[in-house]
Amino acid sequence: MTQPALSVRDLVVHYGRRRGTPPAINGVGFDIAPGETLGLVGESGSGKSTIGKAILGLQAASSGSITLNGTDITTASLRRRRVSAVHLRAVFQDPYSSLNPTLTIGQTLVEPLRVLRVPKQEQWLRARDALEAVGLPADAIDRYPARLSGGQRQRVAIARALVCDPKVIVLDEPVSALDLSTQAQVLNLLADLRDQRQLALLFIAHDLGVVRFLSQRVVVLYRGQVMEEGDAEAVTQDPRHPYTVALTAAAPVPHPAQQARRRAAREALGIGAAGTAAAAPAGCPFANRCPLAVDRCRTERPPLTGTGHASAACHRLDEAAALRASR
Ligand SMILES: Nc1ncnc2c1ncn2[C@@H]1O[C@H](COP(=O)(O)OP(=O)(O)OP(=O)(O)O)[C@@H](O)[C@H]1O
Repeated sequence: MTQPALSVRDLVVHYGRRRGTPPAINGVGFDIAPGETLGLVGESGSGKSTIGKAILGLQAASSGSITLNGTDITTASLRRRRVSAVHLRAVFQDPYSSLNPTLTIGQTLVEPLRVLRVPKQEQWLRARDALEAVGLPADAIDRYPARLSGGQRQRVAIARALVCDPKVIVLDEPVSALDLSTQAQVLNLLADLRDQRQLALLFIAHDLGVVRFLSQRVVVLYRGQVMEEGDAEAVTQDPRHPYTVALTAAAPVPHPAQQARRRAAREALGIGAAGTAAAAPAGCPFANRCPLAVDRCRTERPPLTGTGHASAACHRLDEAAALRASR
């Protein structure tokens, strides 16, 4: 296998050190190859953004390692972080608050290059190239964000990430604030840019349909732990972990009858309360809500086990498979 563009190993992140507070992230690991999208999925509070922030150096890791193109950036000094900033960029959810309203699009795009001390002439050439790469007209360079739609602003945010010629982009819910047709355009753009530039994308989202569209592989997170991981097709179409089964059953769908069924599935499994639950149990964090849980699930953390296509952290995989087959 080629060297991963990004490797995360045994990542643990604590917010605060109060006794008994469970870590927000508890031993998460994954690799992303050049040209690959890894979808990070889980309900609100499962820890998706915290992983993104730890990778970007916006939140300290308590332990574990983060490696970018073979360079350990977990505890890299500020200077090294600056160098890594060339290769590691981010696009966030809200295109309305992520752009400075007092800067033109051109000024927005050259800003990161100015910080990286790229020669001035080259800054503007690269800004124009990035604008073209995201499908915005050349004259957008002199406009202010207020004159752009949400989709256009998100294209600017993507151009701002691209202008540094990164290897890895962390996309934290980049299309959640957009309407459906704009979502599709932005997702297609991201897929094209990934393929053309061999970008490694970490795609954080709660919507499984969106994740499946862009990702080759998926990691399913629950209360800061990986429940299941593997090929996007395998994880989303044929989930093995009871939590993933519940999550896929609970994915929003337009038809009212299906919505009612899925609402019932969400309620039955307590989906939607990941961040509000009491301290994580010693065993599987999903045990208290899992219909298949036995005593062992509450006391012993299950390791990730599986085939080449997908792995799940569950002591009851055989029973989960039997349950699925009986439905
Ligand atoms: N700044 C903070 N201080 C303390 N706890 C935090 C902080 N940010 C997040 N958390 C907690 O960490 C856990 C993971 O939160 P995080 O925002 O990473 O989840 P998420 O999956 O990205 O959720 P969402 O989809 O709602 O953004 C939650 O329990 C949350 O309450």
